[in-house]
Amino acid sequence: MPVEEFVAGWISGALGLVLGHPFDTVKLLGFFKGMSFPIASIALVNSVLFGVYSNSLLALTATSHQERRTQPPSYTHVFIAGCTGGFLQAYFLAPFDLIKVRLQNQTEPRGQLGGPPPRYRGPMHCAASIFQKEGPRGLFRGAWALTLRDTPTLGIYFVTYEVLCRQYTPEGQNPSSATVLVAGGFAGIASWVTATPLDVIKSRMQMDGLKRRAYQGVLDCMVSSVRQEGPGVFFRGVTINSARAFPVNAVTFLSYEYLLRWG
Ligand SMILES: C[N+](C)(C)CCCC[C@H](N)C(=O)O
Repeated sequence: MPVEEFVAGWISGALGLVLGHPFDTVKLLGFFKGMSFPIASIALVNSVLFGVYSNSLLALTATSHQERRTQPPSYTHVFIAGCTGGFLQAYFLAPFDLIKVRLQNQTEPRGQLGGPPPRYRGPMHCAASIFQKEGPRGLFRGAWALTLRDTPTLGIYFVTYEVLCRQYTPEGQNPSSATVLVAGGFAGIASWVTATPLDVIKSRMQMDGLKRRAYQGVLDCMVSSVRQEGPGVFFRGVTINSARAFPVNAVTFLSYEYLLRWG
């Protein structure tokens, strides 16, 4: 199995993340809170995404990354491979994403004199205490919503990227850096806009049960969120998600493409 896609995915995901982290945290408080942990985790998750995507395309079309410029795969194949990558990366992402959401939502000032100690002292402590209080399955809270969020939207991600690249690249040539940046940026936006409704639900599922259990499952969470807050709830954060998505994914795709061309 070709492994360079996994390696390129690993590095490019980390680079994209450094750029996106301030956007990711500005929704909440504390700008650079917990930067090292997401870098390590997104590198792993992005490597699974790009590695599985590329190897699925290889299985579907019998072409390697290099051959795909001269024999471009159909968009259906791109979509299926993207969904497969999205589905598998969701399981790697789930515990990391849960810890991120729990830590970012913890806005009490750290270690204030006289104040109550924070529930989680950092990513490791957060993981250990979820494991202790909620069991190993607790680390996968919200994983189902995350899978539903990521499977189709990562199909959309790679299709958008391919459509835009092909639009602006003469046949048989590699896309220019500018094209890769723009196509990657819009792929990120398209994917995040369509993922936002389930992103809202996913985060609620991940925070559920800390005080008391509010939702029975994904559907119940959707229904009661809409009832209480109206359909606008599904677009909460869509602007900040898109603003973050453009630079993160422009850099992710640019570094991915270049690492593979040099490799
Ligand atoms: C599918 N969904 C839109 C949720 C994620 C897209 C992942 C792409 C990139 N790692 C990023 O964080 O933007």
